[in-house]
Amino acid sequence: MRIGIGCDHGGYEMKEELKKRLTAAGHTVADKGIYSVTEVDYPDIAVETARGVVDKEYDCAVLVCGTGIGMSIAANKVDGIRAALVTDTFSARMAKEHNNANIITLGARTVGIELAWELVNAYLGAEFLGGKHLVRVEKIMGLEGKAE
Ligand SMILES: O=C(CO)[C@H](O)[C@H](O)COP(=O)(O)O
Repeated sequence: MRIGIGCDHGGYEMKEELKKRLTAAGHTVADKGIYSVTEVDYPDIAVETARGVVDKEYDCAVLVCGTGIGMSIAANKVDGIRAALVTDTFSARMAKEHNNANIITLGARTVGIELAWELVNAYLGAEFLGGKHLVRVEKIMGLEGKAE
């Protein structure tokens, strides 16, 4: 798969390790930064990485910050994005099967690298189930651009 990846300083080390593992597993990884442990504002990376999904530069993306929360909140501001913060493998699978999430976000300060790797694989190995879930996802997408 073509996978985008991005992080802030809180997620840098995890992003680097995930990139290594994803590449070794045969995926094509587009690294949207950051490229050192320089302090940055996570919304900048979230939006840049999310745009790559919307523009079909890659199929989906993984974002890593300290908790995964800020990356999720910011990425979900981009029309066309369904970003899910995942901390357990069931939710990681459901994020794809039920919600057709096109980004997962991870917290490098809340989960270890081995769990993070399992979460990524649970998500990547899942398929969107469509049907009634498609109706619901379409309702979510119908909310885009509408305040209140
Ligand atoms: O988790 C995050 C956002 O949800 C960030 O990684 C975190 O807020 C960064 O904090 P600091 O600049 O104090 O290292």
